[in-house]
Amino acid sequence: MQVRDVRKAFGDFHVLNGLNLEFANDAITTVLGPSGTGKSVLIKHLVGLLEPDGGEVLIFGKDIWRISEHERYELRKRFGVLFQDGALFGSMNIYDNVAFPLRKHTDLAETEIEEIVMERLIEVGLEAALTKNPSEISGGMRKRAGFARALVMNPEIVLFDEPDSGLDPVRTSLLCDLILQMHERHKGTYLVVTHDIRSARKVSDYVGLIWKGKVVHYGEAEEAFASRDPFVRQFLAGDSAGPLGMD
Ligand SMILES: Nc1ncnc2c1ncn2[C@@H]1O[C@H](COP(=O)(O)OP(=O)(O)OP(=O)(O)O)[C@@H](O)[C@H]1O
Repeated sequence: MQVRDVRKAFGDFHVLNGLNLEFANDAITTVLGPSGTGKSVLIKHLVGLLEPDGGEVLIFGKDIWRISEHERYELRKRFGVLFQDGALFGSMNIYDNVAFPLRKHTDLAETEIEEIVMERLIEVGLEAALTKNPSEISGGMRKRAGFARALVMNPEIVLFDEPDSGLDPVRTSLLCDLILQMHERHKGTYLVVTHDIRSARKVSDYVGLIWKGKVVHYGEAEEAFASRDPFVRQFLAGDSAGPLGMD
């Protein structure tokens, strides 16, 4: 998975300004960046929800805007995405939410679907909540349900849009543990977009820093967290003093 010189503007407002990033296969990459810097816009490009004004989005080596809509649709099935609030269907219980992609995209029998769904729900610790509706469970549980649903098709790529938003530090830490466990068990290329430096420290193999629509640093997490570069240091230490300002 790679973005090459991707540019995107909304009207006169340039959000991505030649963004380059090649994600390491079978590793967890965290993308950090200030608010409004284009992290969610990047995710939307990777899943093919937004078309870049320039540059290429390569998934499994293919530019997703040089293939047919049908091929793009097929490609999306190999992605799992965990949106901020879990993006569950409010009218379906947790079991049906997790079963949804299998019912929609496969010909599996209900007994086979049940086996997979229950395995995923047990993995995320929600087997006791399967008959509940999303509104009846906590935000952390909704994220775990979203995670179970994101993994139900055995995706090769999993994208997390601020998985820690709205969670307290303990639940954030537990969710990070879960991300690590699931990655260990199922492998795959994971991208985690977050503001939370502690989460990044915990889960990342690689770290990318985005500022003003460009990648200003990319490398192994250990090296990034030990970096002497003033920008990287300010960013990863969350300091107010340094080259990064409010503008
Ligand atoms: N569809 C759109 N139309 C117009 N502007 C948009 C659209 N999508 C995003 N933007 C703008 O692009 C900028 C980047 O948005 P994005 O949501 O990617 O930021 P972010 O880095 O994810 O921020 P945060 O960390 O606060 O979620 C924002 O200023 C946003 O208002």
